[in-house]
Amino acid sequence: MTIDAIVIGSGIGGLVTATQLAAKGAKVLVLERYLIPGGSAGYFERQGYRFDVGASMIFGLGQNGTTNLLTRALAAVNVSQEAIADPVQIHYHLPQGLDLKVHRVYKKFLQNLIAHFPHEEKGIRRFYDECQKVFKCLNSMDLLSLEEPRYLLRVFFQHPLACLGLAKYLPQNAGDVARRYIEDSQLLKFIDMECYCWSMVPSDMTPMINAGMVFSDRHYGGVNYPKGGVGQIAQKLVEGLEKAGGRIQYQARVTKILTEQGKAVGVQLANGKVYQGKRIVSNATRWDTFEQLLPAEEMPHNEKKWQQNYQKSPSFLSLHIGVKESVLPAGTECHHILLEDWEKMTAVEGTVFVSIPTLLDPDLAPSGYHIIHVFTPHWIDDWQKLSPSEYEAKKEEAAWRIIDRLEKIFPGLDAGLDYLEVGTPRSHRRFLGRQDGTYGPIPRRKLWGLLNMPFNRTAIPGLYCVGDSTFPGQGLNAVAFSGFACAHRIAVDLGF
Ligand SMILES: NC(=O)c1ccc[n+]([C@@H]2O[C@H](COP(=O)([O-])OP(=O)(O)OC[C@H]3O[C@@H](n4cnc5c(N)ncnc54)[C@H](O)[C@@H]3O)[C@@H](O)[C@H]2O)c1
Ligand SMILES: CC(C)=CCC/C(C)=C/C=C/C(C)=C/C=C/C(C)=C/C=C/C=C(C)/C=C/C=C(C)/C=C/C=C(\C)CCC=C(C)C
Repeated sequence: MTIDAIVIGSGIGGLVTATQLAAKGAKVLVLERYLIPGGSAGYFERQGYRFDVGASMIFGLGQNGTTNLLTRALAAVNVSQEAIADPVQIHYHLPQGLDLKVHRVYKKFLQNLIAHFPHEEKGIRRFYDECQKVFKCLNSMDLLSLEEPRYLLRVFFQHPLACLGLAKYLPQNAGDVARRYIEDSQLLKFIDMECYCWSMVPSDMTPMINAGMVFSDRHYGGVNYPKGGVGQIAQKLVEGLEKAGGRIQYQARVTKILTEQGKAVGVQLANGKVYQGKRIVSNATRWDTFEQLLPAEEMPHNEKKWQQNYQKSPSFLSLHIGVKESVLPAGTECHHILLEDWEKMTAVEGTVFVSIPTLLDPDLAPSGYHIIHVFTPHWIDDWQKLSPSEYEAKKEEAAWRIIDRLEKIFPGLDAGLDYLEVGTPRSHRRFLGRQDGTYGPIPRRKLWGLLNMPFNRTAIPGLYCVGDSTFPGQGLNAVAFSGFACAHRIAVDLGF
């Protein structure tokens, strides 16, 4: 059988590409190095708990509009996923008593924020309303490959104003828009945090298109938790892929992308096995793709340039905790962000992210217990060159520092602990196959919004990239977009 497309990696980016192509009748093979699909959106089970490995705040599972890309990707291969609506996106616990909930209902969120900054009411409304404008443009059109001129022409004729709106926002960053309307320095810091907690950079480096998506979709499609855990999304996509005639192989680590006369024609696995395909798609990060799977010394010029603009974000220290339900005060929300000092927002162990999925889906833990998933930025360099005992001791110390801080929100956490497993940047590197365990690319300095983010084609004919090192960057819904776009471009290239 001739394979039309080989997809390296079954992260959500890779799986959306694969399912979209299979749904169009292409012969697709997905090669995944790990035991299960999902990558950062995977899961693992211990002592009756089902933990999400990374992604936990899920956009794109809504029912309406065109930006619900996870729902759409599942539907395209005749599968679906029950989603549980989260009434509050984040409960922020920030310096200077800035305690605030981002309610799913837009009006309630604005009321909460304006109550803290009444003097900035007008600026707050103008900034977030402008984010809604970006979203309305996106949410009115089919989202496909911006590298396909006929699609661009079609959407432009169908939605000229929306396209011009998006073209205007593509080079902008959220912080510049916020500063047009808002002066209060604490409020601007809050907006930095609103961006940092998903883009890993402050607002002046966060693309406005992405901010428009996140700050609006949370009030439109909403944040929804997949029943059965985040890992279900990938499991369902694989089910749909196989129903549509596609194949996936696990424990199939690609070590080389094979080229002939400069064109990508196949891949080689760690066990020596070779597969040939008409098109090769890499869902590995750009660093892994162009430094490991292809010879680093032959890196195309535009990839070197990309690396001058973008660097690897830090990885995370993650705590997967099981606790007695008595630890959680009544009315506790699912997602929390904790920071005690604005100066430390982007520092190692500065911001602490918390997700308690069992508040929405109790079946993920034994009865009477909850899961608390905690993560905070850490660099791999701090975890290298340690003996096994030094590594264990360092993990333990770091975990208890974080648990101590969390006692402020969840008094009795320490006493109520039932299970604790600590992941480090090394665990992220090992289990997700991401160089240095990075969460994804971040700008090295202020760039022009999304203008420098590459689409799916690469300088190597026949090779495409998908996932968070392609336009529009990190986030499950963002990589789902990248998957739709990649599959669209390949389908056109192959004449499907
Ligand atoms: N919403 C949240 O709370 C949250 C939290 C963390 C991460 N995320 C998002 O999840 C996104 C990740 O999606 P993605 O699709 O870009 O990638 P991914 O890293 O999730 O998936 C890549 C997959 O490729 C596999 N792989 C890598 N190298 C391979 C090789 N050589 N051979 C075979 N398989 C290989 C990995 O095992 C993994 O399954 C990130 O962008 C991140 O933003 C979201
Ligand atoms: C023709 C002309 C003239 C023009 C053209 C223009 C156009 C058409 C354009 C277009 C564009 C587009 C389509 C775009 C798109 C975009 C998109 C889709 C985007 C998306 C995005 C998304 C995102 C960003 C998301 C994200 C999310 C995330 C990352 C999340 C995360 C989270 C986390 C980390 C969690 C934390 C927290 C806690 C736990 C608390």
